[in-house]
Amino acid sequence: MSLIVQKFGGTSVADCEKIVAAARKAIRAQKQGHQVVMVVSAMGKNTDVLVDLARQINDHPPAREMDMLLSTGEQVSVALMAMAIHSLGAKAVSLTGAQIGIKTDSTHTKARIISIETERVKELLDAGNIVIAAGFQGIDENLNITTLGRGGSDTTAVALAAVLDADACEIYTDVDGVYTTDPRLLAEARRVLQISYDEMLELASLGAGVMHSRSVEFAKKFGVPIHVRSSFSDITGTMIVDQPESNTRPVGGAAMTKNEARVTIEGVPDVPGISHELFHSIASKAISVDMIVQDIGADGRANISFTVPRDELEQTLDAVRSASDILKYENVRHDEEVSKISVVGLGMAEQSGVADKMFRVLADNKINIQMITTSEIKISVLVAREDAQRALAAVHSGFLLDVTPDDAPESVAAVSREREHDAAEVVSRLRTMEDLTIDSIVLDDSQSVIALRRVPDHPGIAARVFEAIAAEGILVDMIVQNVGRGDAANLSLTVPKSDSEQALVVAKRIGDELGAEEILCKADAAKLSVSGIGLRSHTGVGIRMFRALSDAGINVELINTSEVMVNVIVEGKQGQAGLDVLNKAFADVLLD
Ligand SMILES: Nc1ncnc2c1ncn2[C@@H]1O[C@H](COP(=O)(O)OP(=O)(O)O)[C@@H](O)[C@H]1O
Ligand SMILES: N[C@@H](CC(=O)OP(=O)(O)O)C(=O)O
Repeated sequence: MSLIVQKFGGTSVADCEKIVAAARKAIRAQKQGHQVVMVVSAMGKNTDVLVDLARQINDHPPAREMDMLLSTGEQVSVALMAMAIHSLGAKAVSLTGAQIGIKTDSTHTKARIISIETERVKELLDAGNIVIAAGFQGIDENLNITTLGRGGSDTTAVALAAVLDADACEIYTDVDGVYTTDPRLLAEARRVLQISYDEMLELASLGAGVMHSRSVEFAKKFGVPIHVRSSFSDITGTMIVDQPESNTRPVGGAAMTKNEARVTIEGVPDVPGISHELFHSIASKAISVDMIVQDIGADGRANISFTVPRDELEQTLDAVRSASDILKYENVRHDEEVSKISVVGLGMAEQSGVADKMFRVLADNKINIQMITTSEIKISVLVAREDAQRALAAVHSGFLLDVTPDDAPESVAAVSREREHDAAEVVSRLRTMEDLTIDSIVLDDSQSVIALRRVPDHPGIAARVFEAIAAEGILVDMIVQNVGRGDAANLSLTVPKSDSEQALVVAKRIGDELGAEEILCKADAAKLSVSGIGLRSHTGVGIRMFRALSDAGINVELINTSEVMVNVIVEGKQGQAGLDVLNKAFADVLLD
């Protein structure tokens, strides 16, 4: 008999009527011959209400007690859902995370799943029950209740689908699928019928609240197709699978992360170990750093910029200041009125011209770019918050996201999961389910770095530089823009070595026109990339990487990060040594 996991988010169980509607969906699926596991979130905004209650009592509530409190939201919903199903004449049993046996580590409020028992759920299903699981919670080895981080019910659902070897995992929500950007932010957003795990992972981490990013990591790792669909209608929604919507379009989605803060550390000694010290001191406060940019240094000093959630700025600045003896920086600046705009697309990896298109669109709309980071499948820019909405609209239409691609699927494909036939194998893999997995560590020594230093900062700089370089037919790989001293911009890019002389000529010409103070070429550069699943939720990856390189006396000259990859540029002659130390540093988590 086939098994379906159906997850209903807070908006889908916000009141009694909605609970009954969700109950009907589950009963219908059961009548169609499926075994049904429901995963349910707290009603409406109940979790926010609980967070607020805690803050009224204590400014810094102990994390353990916070979990004790927050888990009650889901407990209310599962009980009401079971009652609703009973009242409709079917059989149901509600279970908390602990009752199911969802074991987690003890990182309260952000716990990771270690293992899940399946016996009790299977027995209840076999006895004809709909099993209703409380989302977002588990239990640690000392029987403390834990929660998985905000939005974590999606992760419960996908993890249950993986361990129960479910045929489908349906995420019911208040939108009828995944859109090219948050439809609440942009009316032109278009629903897609299919999106790839990698794109969804980037979008979810960029704040596309429709999916919890950790749940997408799980789904990718275990090959669980996810169907995102509406609680309030019966139409099919969006499948999250391996393949993107279109193989011809470079960009599949856009996102805005509104409340960011930028920190720029000016004049840190350009020597090995500094990035490690910096991010180590921030990570020790459990702050998640997002865009990280370090550009080519001058006079033995470099500038490092990064973004953090706006409400974690103060703590971040404390961490940076407390490490001032080690970091020996000249100055720290910050700006808390910034937002990040990103475009994401699997097709970007194969097509050139995507970055300069984005910069051109922003320049035409007179939007100044403060920072740029790129990855294989994402370009992010930091802009003033007052420009963010316009910037999102501009890139959305600039990349034709409102228009259905010609090669898009015409209907939602029924994707079946690659079945695990060996139950013991699934269970054994569970033990390492949330572990970091590194797919590859790669050395690319075919690139040179071109840097334009201290370009007077105004809209259109990046567009001018990239258009000029693209016009020569030169492919740009990594792009990094950092905030220089006195608000000048520092722009670095990597190009194939064979094109570096030509790129330098172009950069000099444009640099002169733009008033850049200096134009440099580091002809012999090496790019080291670590890629895998779970990089963002494992903040230690960057730190492990920076530490390994610094221990080997290798200086990091450029940094660029994304959800699935961390890239650094080091001196060409140190590339092989860098690769060797990274292979050693990640040996325990590197896939064969
Ligand atoms: N790209 C996107 N596609 C669809 N919805 C999105 C996207 N980005 C953000 N969202 C938002 O996510 C919301 C659904 O997430 P959420 O409110 O957490 O639902 P639930 O309570 O069901 O978990 C939608 O209402 C929508 O505004
Ligand atoms: N109730 C939790 C967990 C969750 O996933 O909720 P939702 O499915 O409504 O995003 C939260 O608000 O974070």
